[in-house]
This record gives sequence, structure tokens and C-alpha cells, in this order.
Amino acid sequence: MISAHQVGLEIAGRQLLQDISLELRPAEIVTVIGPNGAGKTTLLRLLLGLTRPTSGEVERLPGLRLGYMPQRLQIDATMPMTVARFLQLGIEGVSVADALARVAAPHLAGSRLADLSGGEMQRVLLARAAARKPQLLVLDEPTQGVDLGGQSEVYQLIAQLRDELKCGVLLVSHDLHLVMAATDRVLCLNQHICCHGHPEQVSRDPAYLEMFGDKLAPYTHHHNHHHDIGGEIVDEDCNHDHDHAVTPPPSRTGTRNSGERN
Ligand SMILES: Nc1ncnc2c1ncn2[C@@H]1O[C@H](COP(=O)(O)OP(=O)(O)OP(=O)(O)O)[C@@H](O)[C@H]1O
Repeated sequence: MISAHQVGLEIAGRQLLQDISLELRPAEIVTVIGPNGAGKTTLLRLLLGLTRPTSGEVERLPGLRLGYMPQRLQIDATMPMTVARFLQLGIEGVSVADALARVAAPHLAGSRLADLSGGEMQRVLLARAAARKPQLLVLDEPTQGVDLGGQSEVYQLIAQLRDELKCGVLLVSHDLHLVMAATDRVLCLNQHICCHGHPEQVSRDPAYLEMFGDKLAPYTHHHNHHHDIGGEIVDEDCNHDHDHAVTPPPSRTGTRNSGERN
């Protein structure tokens, strides 16, 4: 559905992303992980066409229907907009009842957007992203503001949406312990793609264990190279090439991409 070919983005002399090559295929859940400031949101924006790359190329299937859930939505507390109105804004013929049923939140239709809890807001954003029946659902940190118990529910919802809409899902997440169980492929990003693969294999791979340790441990990051504060690679022994063509392996039992470190 979307292919990136050696995509890079430089703004004001700073290289935010470099050498990103990947392909997103239908009905796959692909998760982008990486530390704060790694460029995850920027990558989503490039793939969606909201930002133009300064090098390389992004190709999208013509007419691709996209549903995008941004990382945050700034709501003016005085804005009287209801959830129902928000779901209908700019989307023709959307059924509010169906959209909210899809995220198990039918009771929220008449609520004011500004009054929603963190978890309720994430469900409403998810409902809106799914309302166009997208071929690709793009979710930027969908569990932000959701308590620990609610996070796995959000991931279950995402899996249900994928099954119902038969869409691909591209998501950014910091919830390693949850996404590793619920994703088909993981991309680890830090200005470039540091490693990628199927989670079942990657989580057993020494390279993954070296990077993240125990899955349930707090998020730590170790690579065979280091980045300076601006994200530049500073290790002299990081002499691998950064040509990262990330495509799905032929089967879930294959090992081609498992824990591959670039
Ligand atoms: N339009 C822009 N102009 C200049 N710098 C930008 C722009 N957009 C993003 N950046 C910078 O690029 C870096 C990556 O930002 P991005 O939001 O993509 O990171 P992220 O991986 O999503 O981080 P987080 O996990 O904290 O959400 C940040 O240092 C950010 O300040």
C-alpha cells in the first residue's frame, strides 16, 4: 500500500530521518518503536504525505483510503462540540452509532469532547480514524493517556478493527510488552531503522534481548552504535551501511529478517 525508498528528511540543517526504506502490505500490523525524538511521528507524516521528504521517495497506492489517529488533539475546554458532531466532521455519511459501536463506546455520542477521559478520547479518536473504513489505519501512540488496565483493551480493539475492516495497521507505540504480542512486524527507529523483524522471533533474538532486555522491563535502548543528542550516529565502529529495505519475510516461520540489525 505504501513504499518508502531511501527516504530522508532534513530540516534547518538537522537530519531528522535518513535512509528509510520500507513497504506496508495489506492486513498487517506493523509497529514502530524507538526512543523519544527518534522520528516516529515524523515518519508517519512522511508516509501519509503530510510532510515531503527532502531525499528519497514515498509511493502510495492511488486512491488509498487512510485513517489517521494523531498523537494528540488539542481541545479547547470551552468548545461545546459533542462526540457525535466530531465523528461527522468532514466525513460524509458516517453513522455515529456504528462508529462508536466499533470501539465499544456507544454511550459517548452526546458527551462533550472536552469532558472525555483519556481512555474515552482515545476510543473516540480510534472511532473517527476507522469511520472511513480505511485500507490502512495509522495510529500514533494510541494508548497515550490510557491507564495500564485499559491499554490492552485498546490493542484488542485495534486487532478487532483490523479483522472487521480487513485493513493494515501502522502504529507507533511505547508499550513494548503489549505490542510485541499483538503485532506482525516491528520497526525500531532512531533516525534510521536500527532493526526490524517479526516480534516472536525478534523477542528471542540475542540482538533484541541486547537492545531491550526483558520485554517487561522499562524501555531501554542499546545498539551497536550510539546517537548524539541530535540523533547523529557518533560511533566510529558503526560502519554498516544504512540501506534498509524492510519488507515482510516470506512466512512467519522464516528467519530472514529476524532481529536483523542495520
Ligand atoms: N517541523 C519540524 N521542524 C523541526 N524539527 C522537527 C519538526 N518536526 C519534528 N521535529 C523534530 O524531529 C525530532 C523527531 O520528532 P518526532 O515527533 O518525530 O519524534 P518521536 O519519535 O515521535 O518522539 P516521541 O516518542 O517523543 O513522540 C524531534 O527532535 C522534533 O523536535
